[in-house]
Amino acid sequence: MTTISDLTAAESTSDRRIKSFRSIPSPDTIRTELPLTSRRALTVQRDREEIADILAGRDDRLLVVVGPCSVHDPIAAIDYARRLAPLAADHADRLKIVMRVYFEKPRTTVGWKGLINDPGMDGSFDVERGLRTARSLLLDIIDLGLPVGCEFLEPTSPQYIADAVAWGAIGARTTESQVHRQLASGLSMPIGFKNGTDGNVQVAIDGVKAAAAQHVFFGVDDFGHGAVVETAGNDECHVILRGGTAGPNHDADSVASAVAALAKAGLPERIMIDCSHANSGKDHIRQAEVAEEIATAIRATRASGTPVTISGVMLESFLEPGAQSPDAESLTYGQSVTDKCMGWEASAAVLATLARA
Ligand SMILES: O=C[C@H](O)[C@H](O)COP(=O)(O)O
Ligand SMILES: C=C(OP(=O)(O)O)C(=O)O
Repeated sequence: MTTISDLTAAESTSDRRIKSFRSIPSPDTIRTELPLTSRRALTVQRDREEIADILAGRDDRLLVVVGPCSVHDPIAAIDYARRLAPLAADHADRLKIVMRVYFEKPRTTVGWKGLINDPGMDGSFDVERGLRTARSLLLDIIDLGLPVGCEFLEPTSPQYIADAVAWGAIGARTTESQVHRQLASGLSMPIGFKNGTDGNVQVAIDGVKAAAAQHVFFGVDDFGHGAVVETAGNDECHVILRGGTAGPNHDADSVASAVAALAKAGLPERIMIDCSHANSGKDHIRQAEVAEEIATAIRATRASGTPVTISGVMLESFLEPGAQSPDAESLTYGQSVTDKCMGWEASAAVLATLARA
């Protein structure tokens, strides 16, 4: 048993399990170094408004969030964006295409936590480099004419990048977290809440309701100082069906029951469907089939004259199909290091199918 004399004054009872603190530049410093500029800000704001219009039913295009499960190589991400941008322009009258640019990965237990946390993928955890790389990649992608979508995981990281983001997600593992709901209540863009990993959709609906309210919580200001944050509430949030441990939830019955639960909660009766994760059994080939099934469902709903409740689709897609281990000795260019993704050709075909729907 520890006695008082075992504790030195410096150790005391605090930080017994903290190995170090490393300072990083404030959000204001990084944003000043890599400015959004008013031209890009106008583009981001216009994209956010278009996305909010789709989610509210004021614009009948389909929102498509498509891109790699995670970004580990900014060169491959820009290569992907260069291919996606002309397709986004071609389909712009039917689809609003947003590139998935995910820098923060929530893990079931442990694993690589994304480019911001460990940009070298070698355990050096150079977060400062990660933040700069992430921000500069977002600016480059915006310059190609593509809106970007990110998952927000760390409660203070959005201050470094969120001004460049047109759509955001709260993931299945954090949808029930008060911290993430508070965060969403202060974010400036529409936010999708995933259903829980067990398939529970109500927690996502609760997330949407909680995020619409005003909150007061602990945070950090733009200069990196501890602060009490007061938010206005975000009424542009929605639910994302991603399946769960019991199986997929993109079928007509699951969609109808989610929409009924939204109506009961007094929320807009519109959802996004994630074709990946538990809706595809994490199988990238199945993902394309799920997208095809959704396209068929949308076509049938339109033909019947009833309102379309599927407003958005999410696809995990990269240059090469499948996935590889982040620990591989030599990494295959353009292939995911997290979940399996559809390759480029399959992705382009799925976008064409969705546009036809
Ligand atoms: O989308 C990515 C993964 O599904 C998520 O980060 C969980 O990954 P893991 O179960 O491999 O940790
Ligand atoms: C982690 C993700 O999904 P989910 O939260 O649904 O597991 C993701 O979309 O990258």
